[in-house]
Amino acid sequence: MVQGIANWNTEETQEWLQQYVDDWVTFYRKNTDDGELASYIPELQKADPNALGIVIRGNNGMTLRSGDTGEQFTLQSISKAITFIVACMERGVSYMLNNVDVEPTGEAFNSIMHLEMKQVKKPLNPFNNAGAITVTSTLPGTTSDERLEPVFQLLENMFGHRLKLNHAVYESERKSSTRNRAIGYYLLEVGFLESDLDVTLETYFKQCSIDVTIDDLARIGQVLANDGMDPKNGEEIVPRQIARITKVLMLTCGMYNASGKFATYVGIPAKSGVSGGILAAVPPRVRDDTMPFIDGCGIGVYGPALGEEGNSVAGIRLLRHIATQWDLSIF
Ligand SMILES: NC(=O)CC[C@H](N)C(=O)O
Repeated sequence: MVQGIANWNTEETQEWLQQYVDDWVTFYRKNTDDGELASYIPELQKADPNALGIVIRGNNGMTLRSGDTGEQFTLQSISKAITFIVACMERGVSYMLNNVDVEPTGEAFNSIMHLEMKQVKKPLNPFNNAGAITVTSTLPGTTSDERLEPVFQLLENMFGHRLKLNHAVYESERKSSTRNRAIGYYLLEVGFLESDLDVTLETYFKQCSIDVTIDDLARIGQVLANDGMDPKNGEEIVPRQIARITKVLMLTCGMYNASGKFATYVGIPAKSGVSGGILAAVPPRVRDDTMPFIDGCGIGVYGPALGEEGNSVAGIRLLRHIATQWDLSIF
């Protein structure tokens, strides 16, 4: 278990760090005007485009919360990290890596073109839609609810409460799913899917429609930052090897075709979703103990106004600022 640096964890320091984060959230909230809500899933248009919030949950026990922290939003692509973890736990790491590669595509998350143009032997990574739908097809179970049960269970192990499906978003996504169906049919044709296409897609739309808060995301980030262990009691929630591979994928593929830029300017493993959430895992650092959160932390960000690549525009700028100020980069 990681030990906290005692003098970073005082009430005084917390107040002081809180003040900084509050100022930064106020500043970067203006940047929400530079982005737009996702429109291809109509229900996501109901979000407040100017919302911005962050939760930072330190392994030393300190939590900072600022901005719109109470909003519920759906996991969307962040669910791809969770289902990948669950599939690795259920089917084994080597089995999963035989079915899906670990290479960035450099293309949009819902790109279909590389599958045919590059004549790939398996989807390039589990975090674009083609790879994620393939991963979902490996989850054991007959119905979509059976397949999602271990996903809900893992999340419940992390939070101590069960998350719920957002039925309105699920219906909205299901009805507007032409691209994902096209990807699904292609995967079916080339033999990448392990189970029935309709059940696989239904499971995929449901995993994307699980409601979360940024407190939840910060908690997932914290567990991943701590190599899969609960920092409070050292209990294993996700096996270390799976937590590590997931962080690698977050860094190389987690922010879609902006992953290289995010690694360069922020330098933290992160996974975003089109509802505006970002899950980030900051592993413990060994170099400079004058910086906050040196023992690692999980971060959850919400800002539904998206930039061109489908990531929260203000969320990325806020994370970049915090990572620079507090030297959070893993490099
Ligand atoms: N980038 C995302 O968050 C994409 C998830 C969304 N449900 C989709 O499949 O299109």
